[in-house]
Amino acid sequence: MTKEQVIVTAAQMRDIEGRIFAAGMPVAALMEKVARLISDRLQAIIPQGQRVGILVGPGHNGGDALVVARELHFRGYQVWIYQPFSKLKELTSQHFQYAQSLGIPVYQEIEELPSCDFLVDGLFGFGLEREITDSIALAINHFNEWNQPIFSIDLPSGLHTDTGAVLGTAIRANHTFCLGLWKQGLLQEQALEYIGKAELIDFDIPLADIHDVLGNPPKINRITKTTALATLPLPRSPVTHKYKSGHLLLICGSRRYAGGAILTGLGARASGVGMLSIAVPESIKPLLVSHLPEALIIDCPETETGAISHLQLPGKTPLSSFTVIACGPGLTKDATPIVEQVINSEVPLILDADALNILAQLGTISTLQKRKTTTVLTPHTGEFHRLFPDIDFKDRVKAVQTAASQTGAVVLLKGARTAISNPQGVVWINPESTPALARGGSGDVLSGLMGGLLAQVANKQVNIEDVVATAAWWHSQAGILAAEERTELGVDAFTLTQYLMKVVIAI
Ligand SMILES: NC(=O)C1=CN([C@@H]2O[C@H](COP(=O)(O)OP(=O)(O)OC[C@H]3O[C@@H](n4cnc5c(N)ncnc54)[C@H](O)[C@@H]3O)[C@@H](O)[C@H]2O)[C@@H](O)CC1
Ligand SMILES: [K+]
Repeated sequence: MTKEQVIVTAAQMRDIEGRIFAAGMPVAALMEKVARLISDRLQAIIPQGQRVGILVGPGHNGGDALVVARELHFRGYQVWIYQPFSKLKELTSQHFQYAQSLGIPVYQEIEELPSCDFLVDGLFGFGLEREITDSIALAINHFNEWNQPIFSIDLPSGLHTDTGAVLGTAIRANHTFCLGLWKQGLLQEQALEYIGKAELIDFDIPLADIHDVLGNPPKINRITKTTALATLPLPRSPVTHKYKSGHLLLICGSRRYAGGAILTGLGARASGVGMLSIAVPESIKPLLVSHLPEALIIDCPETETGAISHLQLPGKTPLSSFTVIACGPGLTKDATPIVEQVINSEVPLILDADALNILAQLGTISTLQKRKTTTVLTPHTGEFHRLFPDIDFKDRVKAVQTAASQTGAVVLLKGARTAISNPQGVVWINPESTPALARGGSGDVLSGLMGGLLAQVANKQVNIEDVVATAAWWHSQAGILAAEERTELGVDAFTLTQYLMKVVIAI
């Protein structure tokens, strides 16, 4: 476990810090250490000599900000302080007094503030529990209207540490220095517009304290490059053969949605899976063959509407000969019997897109409770609502945990911060993505990629949710890389498939 992987609530952070202080670390020494690390980062980002406005709150977030003010003052920046509170915590008050004694200008009214090149926000950290109102709320709105970049200490002031909800109003930061461990609120979609670029400032919290408070491994985790790489099927065994590297069956496509089948196939190709079979309606077989010459394309009889009417595997191949089945992209609802058939099989199964809509019609929970082996569901928000109309969606993490526990499936809820839960409530959150991926077909690519990865590790001792998390990470990293080279407008789903391999090559 790494600290980058850990996600904490305010109460857990307080508990962890409490243990450090109880063990003898002086509070003032820790504040000094943390604020020096922030100052070092600011110095690396902001040109020497610029004008810096420091926003100081009443608690220890304000204390951190005052140490940063002092450091930047001595490092040659032109610093001023905005501190509108009548009562400060003791340590904060001492730093305030010292900053004043150094001649750093202090202001209480926003009308008096001189201009500056950037702002440091130390108004509130994880101690904020109630709505911000009155003059402080007005001040925050005012700073948000300035054009200067804002650097927030720990989290943008005004965000709830656990839910990321805006408490009254909140600073819209360009950059957030999250202190020690990632706060849960920073991984919530509603907070994303306030955080800017987020960075963890590691101040050497002992792992033993983290384990004591969160358990080992912790229940809620952040996907990182390290965690993702740990489940990639690399290096391959020198004596592997194609069937040992997994046999994935994709069931996808229709005359209407032929492209979805191609994209799913290209996602699977990038996974490195040993054998790829793709069952499609017979009329689109030639198209699939031309795009995926390495795959075995299985032509199935089709309905009048061009959906697969029933699975016709060559030579009476049983479904059980496949390591994993991924089913759904482009099927249309007319493929209901096929979805029922794969759900009744004992092969590990990924259900996506139309397969999820069909599952919702069949009755999500009663249908899945019959399954004896792994199922992965990959809904976006709309599909999630159709599958689980009774689950409260306010907290996405809780929603995905509930869905997984009710169905016994691993559930991946797509979004700007994709969340994955296993039935026991172990959660992975994908912390990095790009709006470039908000395009038709990008989910099909994920289904294929995930199927290919699962097929390669299905017989090994791995947790399914770890592999699902790796697929989500790989997919979003490909989107990020493609957007960097081609802008956020340039990442159509086919292009995305071409960037999957580049992510691995770049590692
Ligand atoms: N405990 C420590 O020594 C460390 C704390 N750190 C910093 O300390 C922060 C947490 O410090 P605190 O627990 O003092 O809390 P904060 O500094 O986040 O703020 C709490 C203060 O704000 C007041 N307050 C809360 N809601 C308010 C509202 N709506 N309107 C007006 N005032 C309000 C409270 O009465 C309290 O005085 C962290 O976010 C981090 O920046 C770091 O320096 C690391 C070490
Ligand atoms: K802050």
